[in-house]
Amino acid sequence: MDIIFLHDFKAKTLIGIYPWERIVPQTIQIDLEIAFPTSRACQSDNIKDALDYALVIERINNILSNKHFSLLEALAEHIAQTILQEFQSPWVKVSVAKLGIITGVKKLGVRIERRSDAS
Ligand SMILES: Nc1nc2c(c(=O)[nH]1)N=C([C@H](O)[C@@H](O)CO)CN2
Repeated sequence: MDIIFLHDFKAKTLIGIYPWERIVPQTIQIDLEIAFPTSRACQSDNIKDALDYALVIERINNILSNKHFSLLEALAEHIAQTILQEFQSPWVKVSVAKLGIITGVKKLGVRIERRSDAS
């Protein structure tokens, strides 16, 4: 099993449980590990055989622009399920963090791992 990873992806979105968090976009940091079952791309050198990480980033940006979650947990779950279903990955690890949201804490967040039902 090969892994596509994406670390320290920062983007703005509306997220949070407080009323102000429904109005003011916040920067979140996303880290992903996405399993990819075939290593065909390693031999073929063809993007058609790879999981195109540019498409993953485009899809996540689309989610962040169009959805508003209260909890980091719910955003992480939505990203995980999107990747499992739309990119045919059997396993994904998703971390989502807020930066400097609580005094004295540089970064806090959630990390989840999910498997597809098919795997
Ligand atoms: N487990 C969680 N706890 C909290 C969350 C969250 O998403 N998951 N969110 C908040 C607020 O929105 C926070 O960002 C501001 O203090 C609080 N706790």
